[in-house]
Amino acid sequence: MALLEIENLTISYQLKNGELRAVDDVSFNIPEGSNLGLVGESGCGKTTAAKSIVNLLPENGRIAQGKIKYKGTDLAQLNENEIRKWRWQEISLITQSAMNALNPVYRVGDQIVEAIRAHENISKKNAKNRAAELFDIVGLEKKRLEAYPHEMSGGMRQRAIIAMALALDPGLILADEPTTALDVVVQDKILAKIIEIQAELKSSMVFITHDISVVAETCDYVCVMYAGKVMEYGPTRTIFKDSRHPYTMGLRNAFPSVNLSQMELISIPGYPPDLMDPPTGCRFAERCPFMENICLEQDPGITAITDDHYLSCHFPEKYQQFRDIAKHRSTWEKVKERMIEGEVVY
Ligand SMILES: Nc1ncnc2c1ncn2[C@@H]1O[C@H](COP(=O)(O)OP(=O)(O)OP(=O)(O)O)[C@@H](O)[C@H]1O
Repeated sequence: MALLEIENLTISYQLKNGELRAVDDVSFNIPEGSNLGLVGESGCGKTTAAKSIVNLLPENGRIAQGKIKYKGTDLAQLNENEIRKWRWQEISLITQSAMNALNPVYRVGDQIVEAIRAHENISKKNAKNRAAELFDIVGLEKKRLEAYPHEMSGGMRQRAIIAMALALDPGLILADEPTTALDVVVQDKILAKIIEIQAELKSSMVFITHDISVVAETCDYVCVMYAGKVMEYGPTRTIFKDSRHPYTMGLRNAFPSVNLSQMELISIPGYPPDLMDPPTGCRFAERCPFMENICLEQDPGITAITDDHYLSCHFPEKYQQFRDIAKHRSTWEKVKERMIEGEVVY
Protein backbone atom coordinates (compact mmCIF):
# COMPACT_ATOMS: atom_id res chain seq x y z
CA MET A 1 0.00 0.00 0.00
CA ALA A 2 1.32 3.43 -0.93
CA LEU A 3 1.63 6.07 1.80
CA LEU A 4 -0.60 8.47 -0.11
CA GLU A 5 -3.10 7.41 -2.74
CA ILE A 6 -4.96 10.10 -4.61
CA GLU A 7 -7.83 8.54 -6.49
CA ASN A 8 -9.95 10.34 -9.09
CA LEU A 9 -9.73 13.58 -7.17
CA THR A 10 -11.87 16.43 -8.45
CA ILE A 11 -11.88 19.81 -6.74
CA SER A 12 -14.07 22.71 -7.70
CA TYR A 13 -14.28 26.37 -6.74
CA GLN A 14 -17.62 28.09 -6.58
CA LEU A 15 -17.52 31.44 -8.35
CA LYS A 16 -20.25 34.02 -9.00
CA ASN A 17 -20.61 32.92 -12.60
CA GLY A 18 -20.36 29.16 -12.06
CA GLU A 19 -18.08 26.37 -10.95
CA LEU A 20 -14.42 26.01 -11.85
CA ARG A 21 -12.81 22.58 -11.74
CA ALA A 22 -9.25 23.26 -10.68
CA VAL A 23 -8.41 19.56 -10.29
CA ASP A 24 -10.24 17.16 -12.54
CA ASP A 25 -10.15 13.41 -11.99
CA VAL A 26 -6.54 13.28 -10.85
CA SER A 27 -4.89 10.11 -9.52
CA PHE A 28 -1.37 9.42 -8.27
CA ASN A 29 0.41 7.46 -5.52
CA ILE A 30 3.39 8.06 -3.31
CA PRO A 31 5.15 5.00 -1.94
CA GLU A 32 6.51 5.32 1.60
CA GLY A 33 9.84 7.16 1.77
CA SER A 34 9.71 8.54 -1.76
CA ASN A 35 9.30 11.94 -3.41
CA LEU A 36 6.86 12.98 -6.05
CA GLY A 37 7.25 16.13 -8.11
CA LEU A 38 3.96 17.75 -9.09
CA VAL A 39 4.83 19.81 -12.12
CA GLY A 40 3.03 22.22 -14.44
CA GLU A 41 2.58 25.85 -15.32
CA SER A 42 0.86 28.31 -13.05
CA GLY A 43 -2.86 27.66 -12.68
CA CYS A 44 -2.69 23.94 -13.44
CA GLY A 45 -4.14 22.95 -10.06
CA LYS A 46 -1.00 21.94 -8.16
CA THR A 47 -1.59 24.13 -5.11
CA THR A 48 -5.27 23.22 -5.02
CA ALA A 49 -4.37 19.52 -4.99
CA ALA A 50 -1.85 20.02 -2.17
CA LYS A 51 -4.19 22.12 -0.05
CA SER A 52 -6.96 19.58 -0.40
CA ILE A 53 -4.72 16.90 1.13
CA VAL A 54 -4.60 18.82 4.43
CA ASN A 55 -8.10 20.24 4.11
CA LEU A 56 -6.88 23.81 3.70
CA LEU A 57 -8.89 24.70 0.63
CA PRO A 58 -10.29 28.23 0.53
CA GLU A 59 -13.93 28.66 1.58
CA ASN A 60 -15.26 28.44 -1.95
CA GLY A 61 -13.35 25.22 -2.71
CA ARG A 62 -14.64 21.69 -2.19
CA ILE A 63 -13.69 18.13 -2.96
CA ALA A 64 -16.36 17.22 -5.49
CA GLN A 65 -15.20 13.65 -5.97
CA GLY A 66 -12.44 11.21 -5.17
CA LYS A 67 -10.31 9.86 -2.36
CA ILE A 68 -7.21 11.08 -0.56
CA LYS A 69 -6.00 7.97 1.21
CA TYR A 70 -3.19 8.49 3.69
CA LYS A 71 -2.01 5.28 5.36
CA GLY A 72 -5.32 3.83 4.22
CA THR A 73 -7.56 6.54 5.78
CA ASP A 74 -9.57 8.65 3.36
CA LEU A 75 -8.78 12.21 4.47
CA ALA A 76 -11.48 13.56 2.16
CA GLN A 77 -14.06 12.06 4.53
CA LEU A 78 -12.71 13.67 7.71
CA ASN A 79 -14.11 16.81 9.29
CA GLU A 80 -11.98 19.78 10.35
CA ASN A 81 -11.47 18.49 13.90
CA GLU A 82 -10.39 15.08 12.72
CA ILE A 83 -8.04 16.38 10.04
CA ARG A 84 -6.35 18.73 12.50
CA LYS A 85 -4.80 15.70 14.19
CA TRP A 86 -3.21 14.65 10.92
CA ARG A 87 -2.16 18.06 9.73
CA TRP A 88 1.37 18.95 10.68
CA GLN A 89 1.88 15.88 12.90
CA GLU A 90 1.51 13.46 9.99
CA ILE A 91 1.42 15.78 7.00
CA SER A 92 2.98 19.20 6.92
CA LEU A 93 2.66 21.86 4.26
CA ILE A 94 5.38 24.38 3.41
CA THR A 95 4.12 27.08 1.05
CA GLN A 96 5.77 29.83 -0.99
CA SER A 97 4.63 32.50 1.40
CA ALA A 98 5.16 30.41 4.53
CA MET A 99 7.86 32.74 5.77
CA ASN A 100 5.19 35.38 6.24
CA ALA A 101 3.28 32.97 8.45
CA LEU A 102 5.56 33.63 11.42
CA ASN A 103 3.96 35.84 14.04
CA PRO A 104 5.92 39.14 14.07
CA VAL A 105 5.50 39.78 17.79
CA TYR A 106 6.91 36.50 19.12
CA ARG A 107 10.45 35.17 19.06
CA VAL A 108 10.82 32.49 16.38
CA GLY A 109 12.08 29.88 18.87
CA ASP A 110 9.09 30.44 21.15
CA GLN A 111 6.73 29.94 18.23
CA ILE A 112 8.32 26.59 17.43
CA VAL A 113 8.27 25.53 21.08
CA GLU A 114 4.58 26.45 21.39
CA ALA A 115 3.76 24.64 18.18
CA ILE A 116 5.47 21.47 19.40
CA ARG A 117 3.77 21.70 22.81
CA ALA A 118 0.36 22.19 21.23
CA HIS A 119 0.67 18.73 19.70
CA GLU A 120 2.82 16.82 22.17
CA ASN A 121 2.93 16.42 25.90
CA ILE A 122 6.51 17.58 26.31
CA SER A 123 8.27 19.96 28.74
CA LYS A 124 9.25 23.45 27.63
CA LYS A 125 12.91 22.58 28.07
CA ASN A 126 12.69 19.47 25.89
CA ALA A 127 10.69 21.33 23.26
CA LYS A 128 13.38 24.02 23.23
CA ASN A 129 16.09 21.40 22.79
CA ARG A 130 14.10 19.94 19.91
CA ALA A 131 13.78 23.40 18.33
CA ALA A 132 17.55 23.86 18.63
CA GLU A 133 18.16 20.50 16.95
CA LEU A 134 15.79 21.44 14.15
CA PHE A 135 17.57 24.75 13.65
CA ASP A 136 20.78 22.83 13.36
CA ILE A 137 19.24 20.51 10.76
CA VAL A 138 18.03 23.40 8.59
CA GLY A 139 21.36 25.21 8.93
CA LEU A 140 20.40 28.01 11.33
CA GLU A 141 22.48 28.97 14.32
CA LYS A 142 20.93 28.14 17.69
CA LYS A 143 21.07 31.78 18.78
CA ARG A 144 18.53 32.62 16.05
CA LEU A 145 15.87 30.97 18.20
CA GLU A 146 15.88 34.20 20.18
CA ALA A 147 15.29 36.36 17.10
CA TYR A 148 12.04 38.02 16.04
CA PRO A 149 10.97 37.33 12.45
CA HIS A 150 11.92 40.85 11.29
CA GLU A 151 15.46 40.24 12.50
CA MET A 152 15.86 37.39 10.00
CA SER A 153 16.38 37.46 6.23
CA GLY A 154 13.80 35.86 3.92
CA GLY A 155 16.00 32.78 3.54
CA MET A 156 16.37 32.42 7.31
CA ARG A 157 12.63 32.76 7.87
CA GLN A 158 11.95 30.12 5.25
CA ARG A 159 14.46 27.80 6.97
CA ALA A 160 12.72 28.46 10.29
CA ILE A 161 9.40 27.53 8.71
CA ILE A 162 10.92 24.33 7.37
CA ALA A 163 12.20 23.58 10.88
CA MET A 164 8.68 24.11 12.17
CA ALA A 165 7.24 21.85 9.47
CA LEU A 166 9.65 19.10 10.52
CA ALA A 167 9.10 19.56 14.25
CA LEU A 168 6.71 16.66 14.66
CA ASP A 169 8.54 14.30 12.33
CA PRO A 170 5.78 14.13 9.72
CA GLY A 171 5.36 11.13 7.44
CA LEU A 172 4.61 13.39 4.49
CA ILE A 173 5.88 16.86 3.62
CA LEU A 174 4.02 18.92 1.03
CA ALA A 175 6.44 21.53 -0.29
CA ASP A 176 4.62 24.02 -2.51
CA GLU A 177 7.23 26.08 -4.39
CA PRO A 178 8.97 26.47 -1.03
CA THR A 179 11.76 28.63 -2.38
CA THR A 180 10.11 30.69 -5.11
CA ALA A 181 10.04 33.90 -3.09
CA LEU A 182 13.80 33.77 -2.45
CA ASP A 183 16.78 34.74 -4.54
CA VAL A 184 18.31 32.06 -6.73
CA VAL A 185 21.40 31.28 -4.65
CA VAL A 186 19.36 30.92 -1.46
CA GLN A 187 16.80 28.86 -3.39
CA ASP A 188 19.40 26.29 -4.38
CA LYS A 189 20.75 26.02 -0.86
CA ILE A 190 17.35 25.60 0.75
CA LEU A 191 16.21 23.13 -1.87
CA ALA A 192 19.30 21.03 -1.31
CA LYS A 193 18.66 21.21 2.43
CA ILE A 194 15.03 20.07 2.11
CA ILE A 195 16.06 17.08 0.03
CA GLU A 196 18.88 16.20 2.43
CA ILE A 197 16.55 16.39 5.43
CA GLN A 198 13.83 14.41 3.72
CA ALA A 199 16.28 11.64 2.87
CA GLU A 200 17.62 11.65 6.42
CA LEU A 201 14.20 11.56 8.07
CA LYS A 202 12.94 9.05 5.48
CA SER A 203 9.69 10.96 5.20
CA SER A 204 7.86 11.21 1.89
CA MET A 205 7.40 14.41 -0.02
CA VAL A 206 5.24 16.05 -2.66
CA PHE A 207 7.35 18.71 -4.26
CA ILE A 208 5.36 21.28 -6.21
CA THR A 209 7.09 23.30 -8.88
CA HIS A 210 6.63 24.83 -12.32
CA ASP A 211 10.28 24.03 -13.12
CA ILE A 212 10.53 20.46 -14.38
CA SER A 213 14.33 20.50 -14.30
CA VAL A 214 14.27 20.81 -10.50
CA VAL A 215 12.45 17.53 -10.02
CA ALA A 216 14.91 15.62 -12.24
CA GLU A 217 17.44 15.54 -9.43
CA THR A 218 15.15 15.58 -6.45
CA CYS A 219 12.17 13.32 -7.02
CA ASP A 220 11.53 9.61 -7.53
CA TYR A 221 8.25 10.17 -9.40
CA VAL A 222 6.90 12.97 -11.55
CA CYS A 223 3.28 13.87 -12.18
CA VAL A 224 2.84 16.42 -14.96
CA MET A 225 -0.40 18.39 -14.62
CA TYR A 226 -2.02 20.66 -17.16
CA ALA A 227 -5.29 22.57 -16.77
CA GLY A 228 -6.44 20.41 -13.86
CA LYS A 229 -5.60 17.06 -15.46
CA VAL A 230 -2.67 14.67 -15.34
CA MET A 231 -0.91 14.56 -18.70
CA GLU A 232 1.89 12.14 -17.83
CA TYR A 233 2.94 10.39 -14.67
CA GLY A 234 5.62 7.87 -13.79
CA PRO A 235 9.08 7.30 -12.31
CA THR A 236 11.36 10.30 -12.86
CA ARG A 237 13.83 8.34 -14.97
CA THR A 238 11.03 7.26 -17.28
CA ILE A 239 9.55 10.73 -17.55
CA PHE A 240 12.93 12.20 -18.48
CA LYS A 241 14.39 9.42 -20.60
CA ASP A 242 11.13 8.34 -22.18
CA SER A 243 8.82 11.40 -22.23
CA ARG A 244 5.76 10.66 -24.28
CA HIS A 245 3.52 13.68 -23.82
CA PRO A 246 4.10 16.75 -25.98
CA TYR A 247 3.44 18.94 -22.91
CA THR A 248 6.21 17.17 -20.95
CA MET A 249 8.48 17.68 -23.96
CA GLY A 250 7.51 21.36 -24.07
CA LEU A 251 8.17 21.83 -20.35
CA ARG A 252 11.58 20.25 -20.72
CA ASN A 253 12.44 22.73 -23.48
CA ALA A 254 11.12 25.60 -21.39
CA PHE A 255 13.07 24.62 -18.25
CA PRO A 256 16.31 23.07 -19.46
CA SER A 257 18.51 21.52 -16.81
CA VAL A 258 21.25 23.77 -15.44
CA ASN A 259 23.68 20.94 -16.18
CA LEU A 260 22.78 21.08 -19.83
CA SER A 261 23.64 24.71 -20.38
CA GLN A 262 24.03 24.13 -24.11
CA MET A 263 20.32 23.40 -24.30
CA GLU A 264 18.38 26.42 -25.50
CA LEU A 265 15.29 27.63 -23.77
CA ILE A 266 12.17 27.29 -25.91
CA SER A 267 8.90 28.33 -24.37
CA ILE A 268 5.48 26.86 -25.13
CA PRO A 269 3.42 29.52 -26.91
CA GLY A 270 0.07 30.54 -25.44
CA TYR A 271 -1.51 29.97 -22.04
CA PRO A 272 -3.46 27.23 -20.29
CA PRO A 273 -7.21 27.35 -21.07
CA ASP A 274 -9.83 29.07 -18.95
CA LEU A 275 -11.01 26.41 -16.52
CA MET A 276 -14.47 27.96 -16.35
CA ASP A 277 -14.88 26.80 -19.91
CA PRO A 278 -12.37 24.00 -20.54
CA PRO A 279 -11.90 22.54 -24.02
CA THR A 280 -13.91 19.42 -24.90
CA GLY A 281 -10.98 17.39 -26.16
CA CYS A 282 -7.40 17.24 -24.92
CA ARG A 283 -6.76 20.30 -22.78
CA PHE A 284 -3.33 20.82 -24.28
CA ALA A 285 -4.51 20.54 -27.90
CA GLU A 286 -4.51 24.25 -28.66
CA ARG A 287 -0.82 24.55 -27.79
CA CYS A 288 0.28 21.15 -29.03
CA PRO A 289 2.42 20.96 -32.18
CA PHE A 290 0.92 17.56 -33.02
CA MET A 291 -2.74 18.48 -32.65
CA GLU A 292 -5.19 16.67 -34.94
CA ASN A 293 -8.97 16.85 -35.16
CA ILE A 294 -9.55 14.05 -32.67
CA CYS A 295 -7.57 16.04 -30.06
CA LEU A 296 -10.09 18.87 -30.29
CA GLU A 297 -13.06 16.54 -30.17
CA GLN A 298 -12.27 13.84 -27.61
CA ASP A 299 -10.61 13.77 -24.22
CA PRO A 300 -7.93 11.08 -24.51
CA GLY A 301 -8.38 10.05 -20.86
CA ILE A 302 -5.38 8.60 -19.09
CA THR A 303 -3.98 5.12 -19.73
CA ALA A 304 -1.17 3.00 -18.36
CA ILE A 305 1.32 2.46 -21.16
CA THR A 306 3.49 0.32 -18.86
CA ASP A 307 3.05 -0.83 -15.25
CA ASP A 308 3.94 2.57 -13.84
CA HIS A 309 3.90 5.02 -16.75
CA TYR A 310 0.62 6.82 -17.43
CA LEU A 311 -0.17 9.01 -20.43
CA SER A 312 -3.05 11.16 -21.60
CA CYS A 313 -2.54 11.47 -25.36
CA HIS A 314 -4.37 10.21 -28.43
CA PHE A 315 -1.08 9.16 -30.02
CA PRO A 316 0.91 7.10 -27.54
CA GLU A 317 2.72 5.26 -30.34
CA LYS A 318 4.08 8.39 -32.03
CA TYR A 319 6.33 9.46 -29.18
CA GLN A 320 9.64 8.91 -31.01
CA GLN A 321 8.59 11.12 -33.87
CA PHE A 322 7.14 13.72 -31.44
CA ARG A 323 10.33 13.77 -29.42
CA ASP A 324 12.53 14.40 -32.47
CA ILE A 325 10.31 17.21 -33.71
CA ALA A 326 9.58 18.80 -30.31
CA LYS A 327 13.30 19.59 -29.81
CA HIS A 328 13.24 22.29 -32.46
CA ARG A 329 12.30 25.90 -31.87
CA SER A 330 10.61 26.05 -35.30
CA THR A 331 8.11 23.41 -34.13
CA TRP A 332 6.81 25.67 -31.40
CA GLU A 333 6.99 28.75 -33.59
CA LYS A 334 4.56 27.02 -35.93
CA VAL A 335 2.17 26.59 -32.99
CA LYS A 336 2.38 30.31 -32.38
CA GLU A 337 1.61 31.02 -36.04
CA ARG A 338 -1.32 28.59 -35.89
CA MET A 339 -2.67 30.42 -32.86
CA ILE A 340 -2.32 33.82 -34.49
CA GLU A 341 -4.04 32.58 -37.65
CA GLY A 342 -6.78 31.05 -35.51
CA GLU A 343 -7.39 34.39 -33.86
CA VAL A 344 -7.70 36.07 -37.26
CA VAL A 345 -10.16 33.46 -38.53
CA TYR A 346 -12.51 33.55 -35.54
N1 LIG B 1 -10.00 30.49 -4.21
C1 LIG B 1 -10.16 30.30 -5.52
N2 LIG B 1 -11.33 30.61 -6.11
C2 LIG B 1 -11.50 30.41 -7.42
N3 LIG B 1 -10.59 29.90 -8.24
C3 LIG B 1 -9.41 29.57 -7.72
C4 LIG B 1 -9.12 29.76 -6.34
N4 LIG B 1 -7.85 29.34 -6.12
C5 LIG B 1 -7.37 28.91 -7.31
N5 LIG B 1 -8.30 29.05 -8.27
C6 LIG B 1 -8.19 28.66 -9.69
O1 LIG B 1 -7.93 27.27 -9.74
C7 LIG B 1 -7.02 26.98 -10.78
C8 LIG B 1 -5.85 26.22 -10.21
O2 LIG B 1 -5.11 27.09 -9.35
P1 LIG B 1 -3.88 26.58 -8.46
O3 LIG B 1 -3.40 27.71 -7.64
O4 LIG B 1 -4.26 25.33 -7.78
O5 LIG B 1 -2.80 26.25 -9.58
P2 LIG B 1 -1.23 26.08 -9.46
O6 LIG B 1 -0.86 25.12 -10.53
O7 LIG B 1 -0.86 25.73 -8.09
O8 LIG B 1 -0.73 27.53 -9.82
P3 LIG B 1 0.37 28.43 -9.05
O9 LIG B 1 1.69 27.79 -9.36
O10 LIG B 1 0.19 29.76 -9.71
O11 LIG B 1 0.00 28.42 -7.60
C9 LIG B 1 -6.67 28.30 -11.45
O12 LIG B 1 -7.51 28.45 -12.57
C10 LIG B 1 -7.01 29.32 -10.39
O13 LIG B 1 -7.37 30.55 -10.97
